[in-house]
Amino acid sequence: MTDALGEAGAGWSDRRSPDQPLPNTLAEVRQQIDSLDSELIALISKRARLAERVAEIKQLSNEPQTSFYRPEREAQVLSRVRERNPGPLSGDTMVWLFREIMSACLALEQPLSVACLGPSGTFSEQAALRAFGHGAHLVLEPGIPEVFRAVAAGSVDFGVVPVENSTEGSVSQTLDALAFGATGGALYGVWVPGEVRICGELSLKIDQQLMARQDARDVLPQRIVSHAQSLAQCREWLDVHYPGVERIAVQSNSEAARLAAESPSIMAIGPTLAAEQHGLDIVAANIQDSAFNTTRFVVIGRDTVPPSGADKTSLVLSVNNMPGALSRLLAPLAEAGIDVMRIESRPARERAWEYVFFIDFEGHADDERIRAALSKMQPFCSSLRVLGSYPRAVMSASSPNAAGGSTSGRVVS
Ligand SMILES: O=C(O)C(=O)C[C@]1(C(=O)O)C=C[C@@H](O)C=C1
Repeated sequence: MTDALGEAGAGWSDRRSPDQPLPNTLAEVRQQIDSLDSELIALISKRARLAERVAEIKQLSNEPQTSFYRPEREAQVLSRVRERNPGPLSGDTMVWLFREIMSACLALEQPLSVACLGPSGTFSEQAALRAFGHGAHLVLEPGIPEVFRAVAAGSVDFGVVPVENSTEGSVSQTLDALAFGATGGALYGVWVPGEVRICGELSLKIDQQLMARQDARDVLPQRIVSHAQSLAQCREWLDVHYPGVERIAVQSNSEAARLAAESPSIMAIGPTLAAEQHGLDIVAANIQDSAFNTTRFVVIGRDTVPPSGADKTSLVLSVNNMPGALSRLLAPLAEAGIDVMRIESRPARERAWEYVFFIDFEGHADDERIRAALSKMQPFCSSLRVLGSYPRAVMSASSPNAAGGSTSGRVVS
């Protein structure tokens, strides 16, 4: 044990050089796997003890530290894992394994609670598990405004909300919550008490499955139910394969699966996980109109995140009502060579035909060149708020799924 703790890693290349012949018999291979597993167990335990030590040091430190979760450090660890991965496992798989190891280590330091759109079986739940791993405790909320409320009120540590989809565009409830709800106020009938910040992002490849009860095969479908976004992402496919069948938008994909489980005349659209959870068959797999259908989620919290070295900053602003204001506003970013990744507008709500703009660009708000650009932008804005600076996504959209595989459901046709 002491040997493995002290030496594993150090003597690795001597003991198992790539030239060393691989064992020939199954028994020999399994013996080597057993011995490696013992080393891995010892190493992971050693890492977990170090994470416990990190917690002790953080507790003793005088720095204001409200959370043990450090997104900037996690991004650095995961980027390094991807860079150093020699194969044959893919970079995505290796990153996912380390995501879970870090999640378990963090749970030893401080178990996190994370809110997302429920009930269980939504893409948001998958995104939350991918962002935080299975060490986090998920709190499943009935809607996006409720996720913001839970974070702002401090009843959970973080939230994960969808912000845009590659087929259907922005998720307006999230943008409105970031722009208006975050400063305190009523949002879609839900009181959001204070400010939240963006502290992370991730993308999830969205594969939509058409699902129904096993006995639905002999029944003519009367309704297809799903979340409005999912119905929209499958619009063309449904027009071709189920023209004339009524489509009904419901609160979530898991609610849709629950309804389909109640009646053979109802089909639902949603993730494989929802089919598995409700005992439904997958009637047609991956029916989304775009093969690249991807949703970007943001992690919301209450604290700012220090620079990780590969960051992104999100702003929300309204432009002074003067000719050419928007292009003059963007000029300081272009002049400083700052890559603008996204500009999105939403109606300002207070007055007709006035807008707020969401701007994402590379870099951290603590960087000197970003500070300088922001102060040059300020005079063209009637309001400007940094929603957050946070590490750019390390995991790719189609990396292994944290909650259920995308193809593990029972496909019947
Ligand atoms: O480095 C830290 O601050 C840690 O708490 C350790 C660790 C890790 O397991 O690597 C765990 C949780 C944090 O979110 C980041 C990293």
